[in-house]
Amino acid sequence: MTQDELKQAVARAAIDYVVDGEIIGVGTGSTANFFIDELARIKDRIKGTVASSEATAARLRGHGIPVFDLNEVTSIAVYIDGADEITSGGAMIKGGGAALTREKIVASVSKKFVCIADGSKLVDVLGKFPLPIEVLPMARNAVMRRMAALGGQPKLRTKAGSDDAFITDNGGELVDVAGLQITDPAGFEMQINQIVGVVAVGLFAQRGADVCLLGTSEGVKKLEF
Ligand SMILES: O=C[C@H](O)[C@H](O)[C@H](O)COP(=O)(O)O
Repeated sequence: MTQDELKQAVARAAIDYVVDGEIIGVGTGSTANFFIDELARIKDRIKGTVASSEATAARLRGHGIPVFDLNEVTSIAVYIDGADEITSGGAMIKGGGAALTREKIVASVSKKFVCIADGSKLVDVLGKFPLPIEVLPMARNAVMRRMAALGGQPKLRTKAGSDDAFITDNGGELVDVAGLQITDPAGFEMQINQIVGVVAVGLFAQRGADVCLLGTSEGVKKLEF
């Protein structure tokens, strides 16, 4: 099976976690996009969605699925999203698609987090995938120095084909930190959250996944945490 077929399989399996009549939190990225396309088939069963990015909101609306602002919503039944890396304990690196801050906010108010990922995302130790950190632009270099002091190799994310900084949906910039071996994800998440100028770090450990649907050539495997 191709990686896209594995992503499609987990996106389809995630439909079982959609709660009828409720608001569903929807993530960002290629796997989440497959999920949005599956959700479109059963859109009449849900009240609506909260999106974790402008791109996701546009795709949902394109399918005629209602999108609510988080401030209009008091409760989200389930949040469904991909990951760049996930451990067997449910801690994740996210943000390869630049949506980490809104993803973290939506996940934080959701009753359940279902991660959908192809099998290549399962790792023993987080950090091979460079850790994304959203920063306020004026703090970019200060945060990069702090991350270098913590043993990482930070790099400003730039727009494709340009040296200009990539700008997030929130007006922030992204620092991607390579060379880390994150053996204590929750502790490291707290440590980075303390750095002034950091908006959010793409470590999802304090609020990790509750369930991971992992696409493998032997079928969709369910991990519960
Ligand atoms: O910001 C993006 C998200 O955290 C994505 O969930 C993550 O990058 C995985 O994306 P994909 O499903 O495209 O591999």
